[in-house]
Amino acid sequence: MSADAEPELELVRVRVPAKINLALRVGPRSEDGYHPLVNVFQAVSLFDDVTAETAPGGEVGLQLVGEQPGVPADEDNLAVRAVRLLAAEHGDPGLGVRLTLRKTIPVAGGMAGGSADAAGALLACSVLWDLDVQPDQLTALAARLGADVPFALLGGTAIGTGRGDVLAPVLSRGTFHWVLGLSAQGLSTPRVFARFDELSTPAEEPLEVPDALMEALRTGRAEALAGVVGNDLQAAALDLRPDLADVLERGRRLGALAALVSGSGPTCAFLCADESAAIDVSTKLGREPAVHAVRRVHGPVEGARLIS
Ligand SMILES: C[C@](O)(CO)[C@H](O)COP(=O)(O)OP(=O)(O)OC[C@H]1O[C@@H](n2ccc(N)nc2=O)[C@H](O)[C@@H]1O
Ligand SMILES: Nc1ncnc2c1ncn2[C@@H]1O[C@H](COP(=O)(O)OP(=O)(O)OP(=O)(O)O)[C@@H](O)[C@H]1O
Repeated sequence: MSADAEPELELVRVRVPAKINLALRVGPRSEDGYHPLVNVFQAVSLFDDVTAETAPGGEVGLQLVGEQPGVPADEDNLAVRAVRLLAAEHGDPGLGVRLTLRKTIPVAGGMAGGSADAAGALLACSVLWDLDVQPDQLTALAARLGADVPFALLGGTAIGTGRGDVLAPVLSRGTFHWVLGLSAQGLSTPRVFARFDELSTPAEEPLEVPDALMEALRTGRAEALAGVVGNDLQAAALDLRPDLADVLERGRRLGALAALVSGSGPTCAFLCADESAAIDVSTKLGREPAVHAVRRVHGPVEGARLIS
């Protein structure tokens, strides 16, 4: 190694946000089993950390920090699948890594926690292994791992079309304050989409994002945004989990401007007028027996980023 060569990295840490869906319009199921979506994502300040450390030839190890019921600690973990895909497409089979996941995003909560870990693993290993891979190539790999994975890389506010993975950033001013009502039990995303199919006769008209939603994001007015958020999967999630209807209603009564299920649920997201309203709602909602835990977050925040 020459005197001025960069030393090889031995550890890379990446932080990745959860998402809320501000608008989720769902079309009829396609032949491939997926549904065409118009999906307005906002990244919020609830994060998983993914650490990647060098490991000897070809070995991919995974450690989960803290108890994480329901999260596979083997090859099924989306973060492990992500690094295998990255090595196969842009590296070589000899590349090894030891991954550590520190999760705070609820598991099977409708906030794209597994997708966040996959996005974090892609970014971390591309840096650790010093791969010549462009951001659009990482995004293409992300889309192969899951519909929500590309947005976890991008962050901010964005519209997803196709399966929800074809992204266009959206102009959004200011900061929105949210309270999240978490459930003790997760909901399976395929199950919620299947219930959506059973319950609905999806409209034939093209899926669109209301102009009023774009305008509310441009102006940063929470009151305006509250009138136009919506989730086509909400009825299916409530059908599977009727108790969530009470949680949404409690949040509205406590002063939230809007209450909706995030993505496929069961996490309930409450939009508040400002930070102090969010503190008030979260304190009171936390006392509700039906709510397992509350988190206070803001958005938009940036997507997957290196923190060391
Ligand atoms: C509900 C959302 O979280 C909203 O952001 C996403 O659409 C789901 O994203 P995701 O969990 O990353 O989805 P994937 O892992 O790609 O797919 C999981 C399952 O969700 C269903 N799925 C997902 C995306 C989509 N456009 N149509 C679907 O029907 C399919 O049953 C699929 O087998
Ligand atoms: N790294 C991971 N973290 C969490 N779950 C994982 C992970 N890898 C695989 N899984 C599996 O994926 C399932 C869904 O987990 P996840 O937390 O991503 O759900 P979600 O947030 O509802 O997803 P989305 O909002 O993208 O539909 C889990 O129940 C678990 O079996």
